[in-house]
Amino acid sequence: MSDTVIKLAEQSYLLKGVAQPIAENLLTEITHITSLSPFRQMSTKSGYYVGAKMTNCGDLGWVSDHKGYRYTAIDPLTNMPWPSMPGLFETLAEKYASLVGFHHFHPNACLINQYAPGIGMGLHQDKDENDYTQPIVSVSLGVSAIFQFGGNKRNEKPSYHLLNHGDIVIWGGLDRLRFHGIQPIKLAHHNLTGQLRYNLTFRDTGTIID
Ligand SMILES: O=C(O)CCC(=O)C(=O)O
Ligand SMILES: [Fe+2]
Repeated sequence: MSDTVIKLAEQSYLLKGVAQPIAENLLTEITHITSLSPFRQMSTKSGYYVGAKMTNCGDLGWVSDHKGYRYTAIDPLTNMPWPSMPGLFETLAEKYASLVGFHHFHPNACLINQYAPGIGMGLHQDKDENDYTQPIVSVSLGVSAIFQFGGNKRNEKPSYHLLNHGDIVIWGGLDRLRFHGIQPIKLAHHNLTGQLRYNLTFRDTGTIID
């Protein structure tokens, strides 16, 4: 495997810069998706706001509100189905999942996060899915961020990794429920996204009846 792949744990990988060649096309797709299902601030059960602005594409979208976290087939903001997942997104996620050994990954959900300066995401597990046999594929675009990658328990000390434009992190199998987070984004400028960072998180939710 080439030196662009950094192993973070037994079944966790950081692929440096691999999405860079198609990054402009990915950002164009995000613009199209958000023309249909705009970025919005989601609230939590406890009444706080989720820091990153979010939207989704694919058959299911991750949402948070006063009822908690879940996946829905309908965007609660538009009352329409989420925009379909662009072929470019699906191909990218499947290609790199397969490269690191996850050969049967077919994401049905893509959460799109938008981070402004000062916004991060606290340490958490991705566990709102009904199937943990499939990996998480996470693509970074725009302004850089520091990714915290912890263990399967919250109190395990995380390691820290710089995520730049075009980097992809993939974790699954034994590592599927590892805690992870994003430190607040520093004020910086990227020529394609200005002060913003975007992240695409691809998941296979398993069967969810919404
Ligand atoms: O923005 C990132 O790189 C991570 C996002 C994430 O962990 C999530 O949306 O669950
Ligand atoms: Fe996550």
